[in-house]
Amino acid sequence: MVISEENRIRSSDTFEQTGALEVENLSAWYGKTLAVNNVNMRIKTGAITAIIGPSGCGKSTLIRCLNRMHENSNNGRVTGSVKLDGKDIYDSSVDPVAIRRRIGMVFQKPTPFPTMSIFDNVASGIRLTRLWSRRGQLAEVVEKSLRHAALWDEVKDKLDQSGASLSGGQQQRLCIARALAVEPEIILLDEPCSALDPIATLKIEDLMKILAVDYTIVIVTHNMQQAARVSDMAAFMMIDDKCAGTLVEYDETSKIFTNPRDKRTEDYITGRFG
Ligand SMILES: Nc1ncnc2c1ncn2[C@@H]1O[C@H](COP(=O)(O)OP(=O)(O)OP(=O)(O)O)[C@@H](O)[C@H]1O
Repeated sequence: MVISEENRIRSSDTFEQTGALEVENLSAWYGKTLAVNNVNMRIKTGAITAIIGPSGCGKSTLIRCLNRMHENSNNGRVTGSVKLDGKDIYDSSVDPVAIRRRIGMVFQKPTPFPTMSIFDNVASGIRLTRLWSRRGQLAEVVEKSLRHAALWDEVKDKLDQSGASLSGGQQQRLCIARALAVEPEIILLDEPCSALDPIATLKIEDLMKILAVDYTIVIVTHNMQQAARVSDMAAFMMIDDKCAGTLVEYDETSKIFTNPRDKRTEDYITGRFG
């Protein structure tokens, strides 16, 4: 683990810590547009779960519902529940900021804070919590997070340089280090490799497998080979006649790719549509 249990940053809620997510009857809208339609799935602790499907089928919206990011979208609305270790993250007593600390997110385009140094990019989330005051302790967490994101060796001699000075792949690993620094239990990755070249992509995929030892990971990807290479579980979504956001099939990745139950999954996997 990156940080010792004593230093673990906790919300005021008394969640058990296992990192399983139970998605029940989840629907999400942008104004009147239904983007996720009554999804039910159980995201397993310690697994890498891939969400796949054609463009516009609701993958990003679904993943953004898993840590209450969707409600920040323009006219974003959610019904149903997402239970983290048995407690609904949409319960009115739950602080969304605390949830986003426990369920971190990395976006499609690397988003380092451009005016901040590499060090400060990683330290930013920890500073916000105000739980870290001693610089030595902070430096230790920054180093551990960068090591865990497989970036330390490449940046250890230039921690005071801007995060924007790094390559795209390094910036994405910096964003992963920033997410890890506040010690989440679950990491959501929304097409983290779509802006990266194949070598940087493979590095992120290797990193995901390492991180899966300690974290539950959910990844949205357009790349079927990537889903097949990295994930344990796969969820196939599509747009049906009425609306986007239908979860067609959710199963072990090997099953989805070799013996899907639903003809629509098979058609998509074999490239017959989408
Ligand atoms: N900010 C928004 N305002 C209104 N509608 C939106 C917004 N973002 C997405 N949508 C709509 O919601 C639906 C689902 O979009 P979403 O981005 O979740 O799909 P996706 O599967 O992630 O697509 P892609 O693979 O192209 O990124 C689409 O119909 C899309 O047009």
